[in-house]
Amino acid sequence: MLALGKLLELTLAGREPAQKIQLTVDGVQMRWLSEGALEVRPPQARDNGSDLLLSSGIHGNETAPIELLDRLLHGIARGEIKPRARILFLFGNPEAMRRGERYLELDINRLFNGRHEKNIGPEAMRAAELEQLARSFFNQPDRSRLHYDLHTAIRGSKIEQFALYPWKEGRQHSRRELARLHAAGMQAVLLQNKASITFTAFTYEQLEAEAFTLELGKARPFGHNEGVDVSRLELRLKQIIEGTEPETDSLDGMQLFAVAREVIKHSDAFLLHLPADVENFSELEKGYLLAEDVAKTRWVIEEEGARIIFPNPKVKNGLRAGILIVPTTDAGLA
Ligand SMILES: O=C(O)CCC(=O)N[C@@H](CCC(=O)O)C(=O)O
Ligand SMILES: [Zn+2]
Repeated sequence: MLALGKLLELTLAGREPAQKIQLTVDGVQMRWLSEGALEVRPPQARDNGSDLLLSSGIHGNETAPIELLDRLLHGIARGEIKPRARILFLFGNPEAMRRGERYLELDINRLFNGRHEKNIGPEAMRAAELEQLARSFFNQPDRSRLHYDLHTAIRGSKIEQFALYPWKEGRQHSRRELARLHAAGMQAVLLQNKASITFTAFTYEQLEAEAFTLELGKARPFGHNEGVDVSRLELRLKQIIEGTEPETDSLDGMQLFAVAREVIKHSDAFLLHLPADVENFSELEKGYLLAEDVAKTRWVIEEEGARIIFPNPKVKNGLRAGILIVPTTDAGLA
């Protein structure tokens, strides 16, 4: 296999490849751009005008998505997967991946859309670099732009695989993209309703990509991901890469949710009244006291059908400690 197909090995070893550009047996160019960053270009005659950004390892301990991208890259480097799309592979936080930790000092996925400028340290610099890599990749006009940022969650989930769809004023969420995700195994989508500071919010809001954070199961160490079934997503990604994706428009059985409220932790006095092992998408009764914080702030459930995702009282002050969501319909989709 071509050395550049081993991007994960190079990244975990903290090594630069001797040769930065390599060609596969069938003329696909692989170009190493920076640590954990590799561009794949099909031969011009085969290029179908699609630009696909695949990222994982934004959180260093979320290994199933890292292993999935590693398999796709191996397939391309061996000539078994024959791309018609241009692809940018990114491993988001190499040092956190090496240490098997979510992050070192700051959560990179809270440093996009300019937030890195207000912070210092390795993660702020990496977020700036990731923005630059994505911006240069998506700089070609008249091509389709798609970004999947792959994650696994800290806790178990009543809905195992789901997507989060960013929001931008004046832009409608796409039914076609949701159908594509449904075919890729996503059982639910959370439609955001305000601007955000995540990687996909950046590519969606600033680079006009269709962009999704995909949650694929529970985070486990490298080599322990047999419980995370990414087979449907993996097949779909191969089809998108090879331009052989079957058309689909079915959303049957896919659950849609909207954000009711983000629970923001304001101080060290923040208390979250949920068991430590509560699962994502757990339902919360009206009247339930979810959280308390400084100055007698109380989070009481008022919404019908409310559920919680990503509850985490350990986040830094000022960041989201959970999202309260409610069921919604497909009425607003374009
Ligand atoms: O399990 C958790 O609490 C977090 C899992 C995770 O990393 N989720 C992403 C979602 C990003 C988004 O809102 O699009 C994150 O929190 O960064
Ligand atoms: Zn994550």
